[in-house]
Amino acid sequence: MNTCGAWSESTLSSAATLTYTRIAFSAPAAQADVGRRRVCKIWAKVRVGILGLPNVGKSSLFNALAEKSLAQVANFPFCTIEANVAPIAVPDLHLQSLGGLALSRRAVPASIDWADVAGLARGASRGEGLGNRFLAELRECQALAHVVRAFEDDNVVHVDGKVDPSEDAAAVNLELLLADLAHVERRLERSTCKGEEREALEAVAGCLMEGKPARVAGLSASALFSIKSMGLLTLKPVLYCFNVDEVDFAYGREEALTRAREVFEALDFSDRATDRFTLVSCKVEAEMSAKTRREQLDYLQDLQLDVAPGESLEGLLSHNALPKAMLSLLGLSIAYTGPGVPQEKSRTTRAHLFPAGGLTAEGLAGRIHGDIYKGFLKAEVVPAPVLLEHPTFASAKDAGCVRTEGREYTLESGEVVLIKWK
Ligand SMILES: Nc1ncnc2c1ncn2[C@@H]1O[C@H](COP(=O)(O)OP(=O)(O)OP(=O)(O)O)[C@@H](O)[C@H]1O
Ligand SMILES: [Mg+2]
Repeated sequence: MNTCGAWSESTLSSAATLTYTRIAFSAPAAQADVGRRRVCKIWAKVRVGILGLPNVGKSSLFNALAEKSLAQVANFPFCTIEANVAPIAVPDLHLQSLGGLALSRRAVPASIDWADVAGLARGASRGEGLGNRFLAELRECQALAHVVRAFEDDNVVHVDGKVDPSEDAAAVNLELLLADLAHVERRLERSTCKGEEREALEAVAGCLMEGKPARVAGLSASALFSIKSMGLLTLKPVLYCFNVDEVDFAYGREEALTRAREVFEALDFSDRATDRFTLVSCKVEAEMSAKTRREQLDYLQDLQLDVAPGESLEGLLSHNALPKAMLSLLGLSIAYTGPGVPQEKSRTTRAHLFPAGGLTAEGLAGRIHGDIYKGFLKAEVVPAPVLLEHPTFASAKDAGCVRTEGREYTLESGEVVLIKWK
């Protein structure tokens, strides 16, 4: 019997392909399809697109997420033309402690890819600005972070010469809606579009023509799957990031949040039920980036940030707050592998992202390696906070805190999993 909870990065990606192939070809047709869907769904890398009007702070936000200057920031519209993409770690309460308990050499956090694209001008669907060709970048994303300018600064150019968060956000939403409508109509004209796909697209077209995003059409899981490859933009949940100045981000926070909520709740071409909003201040984050750690803490202190109970100054910064907000928006959870695996077999503790209620023990095995998926015997499962009350995985097991589960066990958020296989 082997035990496995972690694998190296290169093995991991090839393992996913391996599992995909095996499921697709070894099972009967109907089962193969279900298996393929499941593996695609759980394996797909999570990607978020940052969009908004030109010159509103998209690249500044991208740099704040990366905590370094990866994208060019400048005070003129259409500074960004080619997309910037970077993986950003999801902040994790337990990972470092679990790595310490397992004596791992590496503790690898879960990550989300963020893509900063060119600004979307009003009338982009008619070819204004850079047009909307670059929207293809966003079609591959699972969610959107929509940056809305909510700061006043006469020195920073606004494409319309005035700051109006409500109008700005609605203008971008309208462009997304028009881009989807054109995409759907083109597809419906084709004779190859039939059955469930046609029905789903007709429902979406009806929705779009009423000025509503496709995500309110209430499509079933299989209808959504039939149009998945189109990457419709208005199907993606949106996190509105109101980019405010230092005052609104810090001691004027309560009022700024109230204003943001009002805009969010009255927003055109949006869906309040699936979407969320938050405050960011790219100005604060840009100030921080030029400082030493000590100076950063002093600066945050000077801002007299109005933090709610349970919040911390640092927790409000984009690299902490936004990945967490995305997890909640997309309904993603984290599970861990590594602890319990003999050190000579694995030296990595790893966090894995998965859709809440959407990953089985065998699914996790498949992510690690095809052989582990095939030879799966059982999974030993323990919640991370419970495991961390013990000095080792073995002692947690001796204390009766580790459960044994089978292939079909559905993982819960924060669980540490040790897979036994032959
Ligand atoms: N909260 C803020 N307060 C004041 N200035 C800001 C704020 N956020 C961003 N800026 C400034 O706005 C300008 C545009 O920023 P940035 O280049 O990040 O925008 P962008 O949306 O990526 O633009 P583009 O669409 O041209 O790529 C920069 O000068 C930046 O310093
Ligand atoms: Mg930019």
